Amino acid sequence: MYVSVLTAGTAALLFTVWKLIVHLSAQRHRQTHLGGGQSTAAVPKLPHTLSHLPPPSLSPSLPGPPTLPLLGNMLDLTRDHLPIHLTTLARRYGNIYRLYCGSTTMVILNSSEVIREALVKKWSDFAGRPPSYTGGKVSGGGWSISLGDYSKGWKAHRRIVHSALHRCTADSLHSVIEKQALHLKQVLLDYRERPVDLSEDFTVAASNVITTLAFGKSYEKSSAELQNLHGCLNEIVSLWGSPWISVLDSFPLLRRLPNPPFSRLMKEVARRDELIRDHLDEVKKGGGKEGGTLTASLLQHLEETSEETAQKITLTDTQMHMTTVDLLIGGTETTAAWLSWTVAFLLHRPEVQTAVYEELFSVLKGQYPQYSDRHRLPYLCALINEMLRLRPVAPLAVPHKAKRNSSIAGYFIPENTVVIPNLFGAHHDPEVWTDPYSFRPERFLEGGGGSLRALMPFGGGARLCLGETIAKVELFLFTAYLLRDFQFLPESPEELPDLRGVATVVLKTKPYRVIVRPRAQ
Ligand code: HEM
Repeated sequence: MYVSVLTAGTAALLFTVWKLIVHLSAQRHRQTHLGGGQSTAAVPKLPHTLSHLPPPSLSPSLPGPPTLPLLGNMLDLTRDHLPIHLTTLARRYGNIYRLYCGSTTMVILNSSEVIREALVKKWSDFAGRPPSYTGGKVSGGGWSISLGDYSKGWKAHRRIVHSALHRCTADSLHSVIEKQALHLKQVLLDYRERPVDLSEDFTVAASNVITTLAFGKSYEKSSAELQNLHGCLNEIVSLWGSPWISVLDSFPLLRRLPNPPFSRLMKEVARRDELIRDHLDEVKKGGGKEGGTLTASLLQHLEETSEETAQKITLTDTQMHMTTVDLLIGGTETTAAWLSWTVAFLLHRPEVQTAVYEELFSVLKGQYPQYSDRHRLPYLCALINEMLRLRPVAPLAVPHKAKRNSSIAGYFIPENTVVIPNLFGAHHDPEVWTDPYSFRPERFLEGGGGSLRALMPFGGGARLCLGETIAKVELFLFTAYLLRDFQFLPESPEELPDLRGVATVVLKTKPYRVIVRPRAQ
């Protein structure tokens, strides 16, 4: 009896809460679809945190899914494989729609046309990064290139690093990657056709390219120093993406409560900073005189004169430190994940491996390619483009922020709105790509209908990936070397890799094993 009264009471309470949620969310939904002049008077008076209504300045007709009180569209943002979910919403709400999260309004862009309008055509309106409590904690107070907001100081920082990267890669990039590709070949030969998970080997190869460029060092997979560095960088990326931590950005009151994952994140950030400080101190001890590395190059050109004010801007120690973090995080997991995706798709379509191998062999007569050979290797380039389209490894880029009132596709976008370029969605837009979910490298061959203009895996405009050039040479040389020397086979015909993957900040494959068979040369 007691139980049934309790159950009935609980059911009544749940029903009332549910009614309230449905009522409010229907009202909210109606409001966002009303014409201008929407009145907040129609909304019941709720405490501020409960009533977070769309800012009245946002175009009222910007479409979007219904919202829940307090949560807004938070549940949409916690969905498994967010890029696929946002792309599904685009089919219903169009190529530009809005989501609410706490007091933040987000505008999601899902086609290359609207992404290009925001990031390239109106780059100065949308070059900002949203301030975030946790982002500040992992970026030394917002001093990294990737998370720093757009300002004169940020612009000078990016330009100084861009020039230093250009100087230090101009002569050596090809040979640095070539060395790692040959080292990777030896590692794969040593497996002697045992089924293996290659993800760690790809991470080591990509990481060694960056550490060689940044401070002139490369590591074996078993090196404690490398394990230490990657252990903490991976932990930071995965902890930072966890809902226990991102909730702190939207709900400041929660920052006062104990939060063990956040404490762990802070410990990993401290460990990362100590490791990087050691490396930078080593290069500094030599005064950066030995040259060749990014750090040495930066030490020699720490300043630039602002175009706008003619004032000298000097890079601080924190900015230099965060540059190394930017390159390590931006340049390791991305390239490694892309290589894992490529092998996974090739296991599904072995005839593509054969076609690339035959092209390499007939054009280069057994030689290894140079990056300058790419124009003679159209099928290899088509494979690379198709993989960048199907699995853009930074599927939602990095959030942008409107620096001033502006517009996209005719919708008014107020200052401070968060703008998410859904690159995954743009690359699966059925208006642009025939059969967008199929793996068809041929679409990028002449007359195949693939559009290089609609391909935006590196973003665009002022925030274009800083490592785009390095990444393009890496993807080309690593893929060419791997497919020239090896055939990739599934562990068994029934065990082909999953092609959906796991989406965090980086879109990764689920673990899978592969047999690597050397080609008879
Ligand atoms: C397959 C490889 C890669 C892909 C697909 C990729 C993609 C991207 C994307 C989409 C962004 C965000 C652009 C935006 O905010 O609109 C980005 C930013 C960035 N990437 Fe990459 N990236 C790759 C490799 C690299 C490499 C090798 C490095 C370093 C050597 C790097 C360093 C960075 C940095 C520092 C940023 C921040 C730029 C800024 O905020 O101004 N990335 N990347």
